[in-house]
Amino acid sequence: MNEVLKQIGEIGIVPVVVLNDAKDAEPLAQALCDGGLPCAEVTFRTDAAEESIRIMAEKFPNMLVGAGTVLTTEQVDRAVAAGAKFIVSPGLNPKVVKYCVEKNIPITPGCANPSDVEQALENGLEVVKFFPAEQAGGLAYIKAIAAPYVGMKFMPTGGINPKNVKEYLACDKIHACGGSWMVKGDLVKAGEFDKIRELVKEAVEIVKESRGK
Ligand SMILES: O=C(O)C(=O)C[C@H](O)[C@H](O)COP(=O)(O)O
Repeated sequence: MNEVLKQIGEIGIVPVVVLNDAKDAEPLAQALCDGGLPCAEVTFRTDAAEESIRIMAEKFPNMLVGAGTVLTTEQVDRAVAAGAKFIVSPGLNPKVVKYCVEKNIPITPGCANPSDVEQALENGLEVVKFFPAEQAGGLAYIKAIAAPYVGMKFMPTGGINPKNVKEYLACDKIHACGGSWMVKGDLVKAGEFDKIRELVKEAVEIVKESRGK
């Protein structure tokens, strides 16, 4: 497996970040690293995404900074030029997936049914996002969908929280979980980076408990 994806699996939780102002990128990355999750999926939902990725990648070179909500190959280029080490998308866009595979850029596209998973397999992917996880059927659905695709691992995202994340992480089909609960927009906006760091620490403890470490 690709080294970046391997590291994401070891970290266990990918904070999904929506930043409206790139000035928040540095203190947020600091809080994530200090709390023990040196990783972020910065979503291309806002204009500040590209600059935020650039700042995080420059100031925290050891951090796994990736781009989320990547819907076009042009966004892939912008994200990677800014320093993104991985790409995530809510769905499986064959054009975007092929583009990333050709360029050796780790991509984790969203899959919500067996046909999506088969497209991912055809492109040689070993990890896919499962989105929106809770709303689309949760862990029971992942276990059912994973059964025929023996080597495939899933990164559920959407509706994951400190309560249900344990059960996901304890399942051997789960590579890591994505979630925004520790980096909520209102906390970022209010500059509550200490609170974010504490929520991140709690998340790290949950990963350890779930994996029996
Ligand atoms: O924007 C994207 O590309 C997405 O994939 C959506 C996010 O992953 C989820 O919105 C996070 O879900 P929550 O943890 O429930 O907030």
